[in-house]
Amino acid sequence: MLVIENCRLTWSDFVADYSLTVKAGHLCAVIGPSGGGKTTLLHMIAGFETPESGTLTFAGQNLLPLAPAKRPVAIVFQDHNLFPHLNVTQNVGLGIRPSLHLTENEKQLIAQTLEAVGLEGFDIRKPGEMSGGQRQRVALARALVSGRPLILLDEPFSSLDPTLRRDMILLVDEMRRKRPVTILMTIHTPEDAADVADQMAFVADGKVVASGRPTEILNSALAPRIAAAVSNS
Ligand SMILES: Nc1ncnc2c1ncn2[C@@H]1O[C@H](COP(=O)(O)OP(=O)(O)OP(=O)(O)O)[C@@H](O)[C@H]1O
Repeated sequence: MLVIENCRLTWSDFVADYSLTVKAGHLCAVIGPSGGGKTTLLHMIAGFETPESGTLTFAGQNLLPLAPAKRPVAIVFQDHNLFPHLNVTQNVGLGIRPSLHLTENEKQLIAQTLEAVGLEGFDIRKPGEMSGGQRQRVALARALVSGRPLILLDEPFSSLDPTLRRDMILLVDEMRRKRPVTILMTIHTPEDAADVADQMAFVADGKVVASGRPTEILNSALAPRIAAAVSNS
């Protein structure tokens, strides 16, 4: 279980104070207005931002003293952070070993994961030779092979057209049913993930304003604020 309690971050014009609980194995969709603090929340969990106060634990472990690389967390960004000079196998391999000295077992795991995300046969392609959706599959494969149990997806599919975006979210849903991962995924349109997410968190003004089952959140008094956030994004 991921437990965030009163984690506070202050910048000159922005004060965040996050509290959120996500059960192990659950997929939590994070939605809210632009500038409301969704990315900052994910960055704090990943260790790129350090709260001034509060507690942050995953599976009972205090994450706050841990550097990003030591946290049980894999993060996928919108711009997917692939290295253009490395091929697909190497880009995915970075999720296991930054040195890329991969064992036979690790190479096999990479091949299996590429197959699982629909990229069989793409192993020696470079990112520049692939479509946006295929590149996002590579980034997702890298997060999955890392074996880290908490995966953060920061609008990873927002540059894709709605059909492809939906396909990718369904792929995430399929993947998480095969391995025990907890996922937080920022989204801009609730329809993308309302049916696959176990939980939806509405983040605005640096706070988790509400969190619950997607249908509860979407049918709550927050509905107009969610609609406004979607139309302005
Ligand atoms: N390193 C930083 N220093 C100062 N302010 C920051 C920093 N990072 C983010 N902010 C501010 O924090 C607020 C929240 O930003 P954040 O990127 O988390 O919002 P968001 O909900 O992810 O927005 P969007 O949907 O547009 O990506 C914004 O006002 C932003 O300008």
